[in-house]
Amino acid sequence: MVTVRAPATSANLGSGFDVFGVALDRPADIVHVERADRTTIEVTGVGSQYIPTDPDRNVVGAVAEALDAPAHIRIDKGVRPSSGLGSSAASSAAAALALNELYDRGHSHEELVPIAAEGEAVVSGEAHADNVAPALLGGFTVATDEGVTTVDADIPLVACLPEIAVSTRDARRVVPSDASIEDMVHTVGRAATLAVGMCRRDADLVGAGMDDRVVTPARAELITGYHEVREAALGAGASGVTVSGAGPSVLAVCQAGDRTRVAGAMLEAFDEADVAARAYKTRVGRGAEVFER
Ligand SMILES: Nc1ncnc2c1ncn2[C@@H]1O[C@H](COP(=O)(O)OP(=O)(O)O)[C@@H](O)[C@H]1O
Ligand SMILES: N[C@@H](CCOP(=O)(O)O)C(=O)O
Repeated sequence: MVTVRAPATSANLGSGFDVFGVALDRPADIVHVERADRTTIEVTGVGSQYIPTDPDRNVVGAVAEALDAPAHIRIDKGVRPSSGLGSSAASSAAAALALNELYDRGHSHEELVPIAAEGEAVVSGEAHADNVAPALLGGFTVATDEGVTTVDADIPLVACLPEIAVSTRDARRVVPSDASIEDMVHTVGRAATLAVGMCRRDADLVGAGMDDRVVTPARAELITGYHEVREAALGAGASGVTVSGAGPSVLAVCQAGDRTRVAGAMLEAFDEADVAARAYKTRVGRGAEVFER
């Protein structure tokens, strides 16, 4: 048996739609795999009642197929599905690494990124790699059709998860199909600022670089209380706030010492909007790891 832990991730970071992502140091999924003649799946943990065990509908089934590695796959969910925290990607990345070990396929973590992305296609219709790349490689990742670039960033974060579900597939439908040249220039400038901030480990630059005028405004409308939560986090000292992935989680960047205050302000603002929520005080963390073989 092989056991792997793969972390939650936050994709887009506002200005980097379908390109930027970060691994979070918590929460995480744990996946156990054992060789079998055909793939079977068992799911326990947070939100497991909403996750199919049919290999054609669970992301790990597509990963097992891509690696030609049939197995009994047991997923212990720590990342709630439809959270905007890369729940499906955590399972896909963990399964890819675990099955690679189990069958001695010899792929590097980088080579496993497009394989794990096959899982994302099952749930969102597209094999976008911006969650599976950081889930496998850790740090801040830039995923393009040329491959993945990583930065070993260390940035404090708060991820606030409201008790509402937004499916990635639905949230991709509201993405505008075009943008003005002004909005494009603005977004490119912010994305570049964010990338420099990650390289310098500068939370203020990263926060300033998250501002996006194209995708985030459309998605914010799917999240009850988003604008109030954003204002509350900024008022409590966050340097930037955006929708995490496709939502509904809201991600704030701040200094390490401000995380408790920022998390409290975000929870209070969701509460005032009559939305129950939980907050993860976290930071950019490591990628998937084998911890039992
Ligand atoms: N192993 C899995 N882990 C999480 N969700 C899964 C898994 N396999 C299939 N799904 C389905 O994927 C959807 C959640 O994925 P997605 O909308 O991308 O959420 P998230 O933003 O948390 O990644 C749900 O419909 C869930 O049933
Ligand atoms: N780039 C994707 C990221 C989806 O992230 P998730 O955590 O919501 O699955 C998108 O924005 O659609």
